Amino acid sequence: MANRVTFIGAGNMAGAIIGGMIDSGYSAGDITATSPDDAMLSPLRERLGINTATDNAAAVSDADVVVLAVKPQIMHQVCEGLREAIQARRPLIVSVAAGLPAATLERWLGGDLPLVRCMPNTPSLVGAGAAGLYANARVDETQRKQASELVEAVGLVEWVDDEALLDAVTAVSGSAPAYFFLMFEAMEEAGIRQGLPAETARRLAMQTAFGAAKMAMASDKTPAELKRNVMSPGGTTERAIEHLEQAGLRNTLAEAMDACSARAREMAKELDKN
Ligand SMILES: NC(=O)C1=CN([C@@H]2O[C@H](COP(=O)(O)OP(=O)(O)OC[C@H]3O[C@@H](n4cnc5c(N)ncnc54)[C@H](OP(=O)(O)O)[C@@H]3O)[C@@H](O)[C@H]2O)C=CC1
Ligand SMILES: O=C(O)[C@@H]1CCC=N1
Repeated sequence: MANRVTFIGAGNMAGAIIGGMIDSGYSAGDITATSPDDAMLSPLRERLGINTATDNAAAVSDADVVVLAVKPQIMHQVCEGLREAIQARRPLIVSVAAGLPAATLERWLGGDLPLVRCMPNTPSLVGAGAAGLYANARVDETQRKQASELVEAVGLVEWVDDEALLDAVTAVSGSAPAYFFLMFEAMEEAGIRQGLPAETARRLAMQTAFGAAKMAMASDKTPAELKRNVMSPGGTTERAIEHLEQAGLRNTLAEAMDACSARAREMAKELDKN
């Protein structure tokens, strides 16, 4: 595993990955996270025991891997501030920013750098992340393994060899926890409407999603077959599924995922002007 990993940005995504890394046995002393605001850092320092810093450039000076985990809109400014220190150290760069192309990031950091783009998701926090990874041509086998090991510490890793596919990964897994959380909200609300206490409806909906995912992952059957196994002819599930199909759930989901990846491409164009 990589030795020293510095996270630039200590928000939702960095916090999720760091939490997962610690749970999987990664040494807290080898992890540093930065933020301009020490108030963001003190919980990570106190709860997880990692190193923290408010000076980005100083924090990368001994890093083997630098994870860029700030919002895409401020990435240019952050890279400008890091350029000199990164060029002096030449660590492996891992960016988790949605949309931002590897070539743009590499240019902002002064060029000629091994860079992995990663599209993770927040369930990394509980070791159940799902991430797509893409490596630029300067990443060697050892660095590829370093990136894999880092992200595998918090969940599933799938490499893609075409960078454009990361936008599809964003639609399928990066943004997708939110689709399921929306389902939980809606199912809880509907359960309450049918008379269940909120907590009961919430727990049942979540356990069912967990069970369905676990079962589908353990099974040789396709999701379509598993779905059919729940649908007794003339029964309750058939009625519910008919309703969802007629209401266009499948198409709505496809359109939402198209909008998601289109937004990633749009962000890349907007940000590449710098
Ligand atoms: N959230 C998610 O589910 C996913 C996010 N991503 C990507 O992860 C990246 C981060 O997103 P997310 O974690 O949600 O965003 P957050 O806003 O939660 O985290 C970003 C953090 O960066 C801090 N920050 C701002 N300026 C600097 C700076 N100059 N130096 C260091 N840190 C700084 C922010 O501090 P402050 O708040 O004080 O400004 C904030 O804590 C984005 O690029 C996003 O595309 C990818 C996959 C999933
Ligand atoms: O919403 C976003 O832009 C980020 C990227 C994927 C998930 N959250």
